[in-house]
Amino acid sequence: MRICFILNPTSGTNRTQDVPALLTRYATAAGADFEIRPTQYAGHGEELARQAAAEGCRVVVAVGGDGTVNEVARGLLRSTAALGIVPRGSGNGLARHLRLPLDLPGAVRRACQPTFQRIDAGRINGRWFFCTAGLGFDAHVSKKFAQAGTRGLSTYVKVALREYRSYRPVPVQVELNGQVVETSCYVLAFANAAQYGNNAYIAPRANIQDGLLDVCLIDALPLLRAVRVGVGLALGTLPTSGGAVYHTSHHIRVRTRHPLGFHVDGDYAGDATEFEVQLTPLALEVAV
Ligand SMILES: Nc1ncnc2c1ncn2[C@@H]1O[C@H](COP(=O)(O)OP(=O)(O)OP(=O)(O)O)[C@@H](O)[C@H]1O
Repeated sequence: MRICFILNPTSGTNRTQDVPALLTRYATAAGADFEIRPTQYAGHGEELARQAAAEGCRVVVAVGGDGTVNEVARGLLRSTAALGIVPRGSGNGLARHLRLPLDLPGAVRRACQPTFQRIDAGRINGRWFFCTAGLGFDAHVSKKFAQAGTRGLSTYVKVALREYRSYRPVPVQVELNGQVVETSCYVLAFANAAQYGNNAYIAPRANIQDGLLDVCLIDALPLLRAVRVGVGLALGTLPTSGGAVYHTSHHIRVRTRHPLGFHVDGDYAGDATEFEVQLTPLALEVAV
């Protein structure tokens, strides 16, 4: 079984680690037949993953954060290779959802001696996501975070608190399961996995193999409710907190009058006034 590690050298906060040397050490100890291919630019992971799968690698491992996982996973759709993850981001939502080891030696060992299962994959306006996508405040924060210059959880929290003061919900029309709902959107999240990352559980009941997205709507976020939502995210109790409303569906359309930002697995993906969100059941094989 050949394994290819696709390493994003820019991910992670610990830049002093010699990651290729460590990958080599742990993969050799696990008796793996492997290679390491570093990405050279954003988007390169998808190309490298597609190539590795075409060359017969059985497991293609994303070594990075959720952005790298998204790229590599996209390259593996409709292939015979499974996605492995050696998490090195700040959130690591998919790795956490799949209960993969978060430490480098443990994650490499697991990628080299995996079991296999399939998971669902979502698309928003044609962009694939595997963990979560969404509109509103979380997308707005991803945009500002990308412009912040530094990364990591503390920058994310600082940006979120700063933006909270000025962000206002927008009217949206949401169509799902044959119903049309006119509402406000502070956050509208489409969850394939249960969490955003960092154990922030936006949809704790989400099942990644059930052919459905958990749709979480927060229509407004005044201060007291923000506290309830924050506690609910951390404890996995958001559905019973009174701060959010949930639906499940495999096809959702959203319309707004004014352009609204959206994110794909935590990365800001642009603004739009119409959104089509779809789920493809069991589209991706994962090594867990
Ligand atoms: N060689 C590269 N040079 C510049 N950017 C890259 C390179 N390889 C990948 N990228 C981009 O870097 C972005 C961020 O990577 P990733 O999410 O893996 O790490 P992170 O930002 O440290 O993690 P997190 O998002 O969890 O904080 C990805 O969206 C990816 O497109």
